[in-house]
Amino acid sequence: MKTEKEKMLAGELYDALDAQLTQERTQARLLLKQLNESREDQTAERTQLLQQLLPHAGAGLWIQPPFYCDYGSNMYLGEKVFFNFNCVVLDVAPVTIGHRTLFGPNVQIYTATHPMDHQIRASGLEFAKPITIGDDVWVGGSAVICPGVSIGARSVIGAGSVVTKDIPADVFVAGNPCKVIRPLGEEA
Ligand SMILES: CC(=O)SCCNC(=O)CCNC(=O)[C@H](O)C(C)(C)COP(=O)(O)OP(=O)(O)OC[C@H]1O[C@@H](n2cnc3c(N)ncnc32)[C@H](O)[C@@H]1OP(=O)(O)O
Repeated sequence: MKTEKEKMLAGELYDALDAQLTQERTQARLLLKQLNESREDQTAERTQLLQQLLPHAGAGLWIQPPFYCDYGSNMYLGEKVFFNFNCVVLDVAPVTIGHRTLFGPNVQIYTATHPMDHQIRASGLEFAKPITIGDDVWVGGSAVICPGVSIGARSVIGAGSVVTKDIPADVFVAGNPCKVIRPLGEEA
């Protein structure tokens, strides 16, 4: 029989109040509290906290606190990823982010979702869909990336966008719901 964590990572309905999952979220929140209360000049402490919180992060990660996530262990980050102030990553399902991808302030990445049927929702069971963001993507401030979305390499997501569907590579997209505005080429 699958554990609740195995069901969660497989995208199946699971119980978020499961003891193991609650313990793992608590551990992440304790690390986040230390990170978010650290001073800008405590670089060694911040590096150590991020290594504990995000064991699958590439070199050169830069997170500007405050930062929030559910588990941290479900985030897979390439090299030189940047999160500006106040980003939220609900990494209930895996969140995979490519090299050199940049996030403006207040970006929110949600893999977590709930059943549309109110009776199933009332049971407390929930589920999640993975999110994948390619290399060299720039996500503007306050964008929301919805569950299950993939964003192709080098694309730019306008500030305040709500990304509800997959975005191809090499496009500028914006709006709510987010739509392709134009392809990106050789421009600066
Ligand atoms: C990593 C960090 O920390 S980043 C720091 C925080 N900074 C940001 O988040 C800035 C994000 N920047 C943006 O969102 C900008 O809109 C950009 C850079 C992506 C695009 O800017 P421009 O190239 O000037 O856009 P452009 O003029 O080509 O816009 C084309 C159309 O898209 C619209 N548009 C541009 N951005 C947006 C947006 N965020 N939401 C909705 N529509 C938009 C424009 O109004 C324009 O519409 P129109 O053709 O009807 O007039």
